[in-house]
Amino acid sequence: MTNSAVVIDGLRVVRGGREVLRDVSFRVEPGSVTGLLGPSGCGKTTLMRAVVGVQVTHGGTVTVLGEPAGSRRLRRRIGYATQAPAVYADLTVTESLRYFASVLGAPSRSIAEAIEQVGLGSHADALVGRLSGGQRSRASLAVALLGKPELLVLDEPTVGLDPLLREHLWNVFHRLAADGTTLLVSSHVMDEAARCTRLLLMRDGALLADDSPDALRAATGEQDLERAFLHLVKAQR
Ligand SMILES: Nc1ncnc2c1ncn2[C@@H]1O[C@H](COP(=O)(O)OP(=O)(O)OP(=O)(O)O)[C@@H](O)[C@H]1O
Repeated sequence: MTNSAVVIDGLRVVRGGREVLRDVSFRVEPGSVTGLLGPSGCGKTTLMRAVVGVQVTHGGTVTVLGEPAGSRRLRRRIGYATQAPAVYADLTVTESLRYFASVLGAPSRSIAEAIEQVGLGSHADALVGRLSGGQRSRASLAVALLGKPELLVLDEPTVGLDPLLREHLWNVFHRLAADGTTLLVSSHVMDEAARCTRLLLMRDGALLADDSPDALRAATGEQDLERAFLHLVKAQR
């Protein structure tokens, strides 16, 4: 069975002379919202970069939508939002999205839709350079949503946002998943873990757990997922 959206087997990555991903293996099922959680520096961004195909790897395999990660054929099938906003300061939100839509070959109707999805409808004609940090990262998230990619890889998309906006974005993520999109979303905020269908808990470059929130609660006897994570860390020691 290889119809998983992402299959990672024995992945190893060395950065700056240090092994930052150590024998990582997991699958991501289509139409799921998989949360990648763990402390700062544990390797979440590196793992996402490997899925998107922009990370040099040193062992193992990464297969995405049935193709080797980084394959040209995957370019339009994956949306990737990094932590650093990727939109131009001297364009408006709509102009930025129009530019990326033409690069990606995404239909122009997807521009307004992506702007609404990230809650920037009232700022569609504002210059990106005059947006707040959170608004700018939402504009960047809108770029990743253009053209309805089959897989969305989102690196801390809700960081710095207020609770209402976070709620809105998580609802958008679940609506996309219900329509068949696969989402891999990183966060280091444990209260977001409960919103995922599946959790990959990472520590020091390795996977500590790969389970649903309920299964993690049952396995650790902890209702609170932050405590469940701590339980797993202590059990590992
Ligand atoms: N460009 C780089 N060169 C060398 N080492 C790097 C580079 N980028 C990251 N690292 C190292 O790789 C490890 C994993 O970093 P990564 O950015 O994947 O962590 P993260 O879990 O995404 O952290 P955060 O939550 O703070 O974004 C860290 O030890 C980091 O110092």
